[in-house]
Amino acid sequence: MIEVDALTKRYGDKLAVHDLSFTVRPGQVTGFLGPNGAGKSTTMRMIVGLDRPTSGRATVNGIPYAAHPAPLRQAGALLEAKSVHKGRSARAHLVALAQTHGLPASRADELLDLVGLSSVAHKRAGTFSLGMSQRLGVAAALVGDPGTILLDEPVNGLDPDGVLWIRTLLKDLAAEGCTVLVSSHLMSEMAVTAEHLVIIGRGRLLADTTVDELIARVVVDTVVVRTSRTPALRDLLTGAGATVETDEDGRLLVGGLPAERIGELAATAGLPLYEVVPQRASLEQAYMELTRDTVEYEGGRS
Ligand SMILES: Nc1ncnc2c1ncn2[C@@H]1O[C@H](COP(=O)(O)OP(=O)(O)OP(=O)(O)O)[C@@H](O)[C@H]1O
Repeated sequence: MIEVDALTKRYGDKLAVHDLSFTVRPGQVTGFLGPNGAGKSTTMRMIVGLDRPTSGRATVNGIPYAAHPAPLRQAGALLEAKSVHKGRSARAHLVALAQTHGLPASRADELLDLVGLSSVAHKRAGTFSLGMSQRLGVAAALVGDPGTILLDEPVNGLDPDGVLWIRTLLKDLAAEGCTVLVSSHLMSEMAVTAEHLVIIGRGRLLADTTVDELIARVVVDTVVVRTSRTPALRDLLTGAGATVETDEDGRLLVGGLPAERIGELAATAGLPLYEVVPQRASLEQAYMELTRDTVEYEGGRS
């Protein structure tokens, strides 16, 4: 479990994270979303003690990460895939990490197998592609078999197979009861990976919600209706106070009346309905709407 409580980080004049509070619970993947520069990496660094908060605090399983006697057993993090010692082999890197926690070298081999790097175990990490480095970073995060993992933009640089692999791994870890916090600036990726979402913009909390709740929050009040009696239905619904437009296929786009009311009115008037479909905003639209005023950099949404 990760608890972030009134966390604030200032770099000179720049308020990177402002009074941020949220809890990341075990058993599900929590997506940490926000436009570029929103403060995701800064928050994650503070959670694992790599950056000191200006105020507020972050804890892992109740106490600050660095205060745990064996922190890698509590939480593992992939924050910067290329931060590995370039001259070391993948295996040597993992063995060294394992040894800091009294774990045998065989742990490194297990992890290389898990992340699909066994065949390049003895290659120098400096020669790895970004995708391979991401896999090595995931292995490093899992060294201590921690109950909590944090991954900062783990799909960056991964090919489609790698993206699917990461997604499956995160879901499996969550299903085993792990607390999983994964950052991304892409809602489309989080929509298929995460159940819970913490969304920030300019260092501030914008939403702490489930994927389903976020969609429900931004339901667009339009219903698509198809009938054989288009003019009659249009008049009926307009008379009931709805706004009605017709699309190129002759379907009515009805605003201001719920689908149930449209059905009742049509039934009372004896008008047949072939289609009554409430239009919902996509998760991507919901996210864009939520973060619209907080996008810091031009083109920063990618
Ligand atoms: N060491 C630092 N010194 C000064 N400013 C910093 C430092 N680290 C981050 N910032 C600033 O703090 C803000 C938040 O940055 P951060 O990297 O946490 O955002 P992010 O949400 O992870 O963005 P991205 O998706 O681009 O990685 C940005 O405006 C950034 O420029």
